[in-house]
Amino acid sequence: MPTETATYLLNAHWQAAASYRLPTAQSDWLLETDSLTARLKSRCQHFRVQLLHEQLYPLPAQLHQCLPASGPAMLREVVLWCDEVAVIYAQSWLPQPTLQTVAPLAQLGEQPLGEFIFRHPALVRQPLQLAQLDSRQLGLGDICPPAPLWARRSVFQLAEQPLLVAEVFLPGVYPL
Ligand SMILES: C=C(O[C@@H]1C=C(C(=O)O)C=C[C@H]1O)C(=O)O
Repeated sequence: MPTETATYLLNAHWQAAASYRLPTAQSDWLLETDSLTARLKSRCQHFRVQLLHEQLYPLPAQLHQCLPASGPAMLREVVLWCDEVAVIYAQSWLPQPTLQTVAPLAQLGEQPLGEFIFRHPALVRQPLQLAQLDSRQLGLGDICPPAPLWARRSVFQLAEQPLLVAEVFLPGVYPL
């Protein structure tokens, strides 16, 4: 069973980014199409990835439409920190065929996923979806004060192998 945080994101009301009219402060970050890792690194002195969880699960039914893969998938959950401020909670789902075809994805550890995938020559990103979340249901109380949060997700394809990346933008990211 995926973590409480993962389940909450899976069940969020995801909608195409175009259906939202966002304040500039949020849209400037949520609609960033280049690597978030690269952008964060350019905005702080010390960037790090905290690996929370990496485990194989049966692909959740909520993802069968956006990840046309059957069988197990690796759930990867991380927090991205800038100068010791938690700025992003990210949750990625990597189907087993993707891990087998793009082997480095299975050994990332605390290396940023974005540093690898944005270097891949055959990277395709599908359109962004957004969702509004309640931080009290996210289960990250120790790093995120009670606040309404925005999240985004998109499917990447590396050499036609899909993976889903979801990112929750914590309050600490917007001043960067
Ligand atoms: C997709 C990217 O990778 C970032 C790093 C992640 C990780 O290490 O698991 C997950 C999502 C992103 O916030 C990116 O940099 O845009």
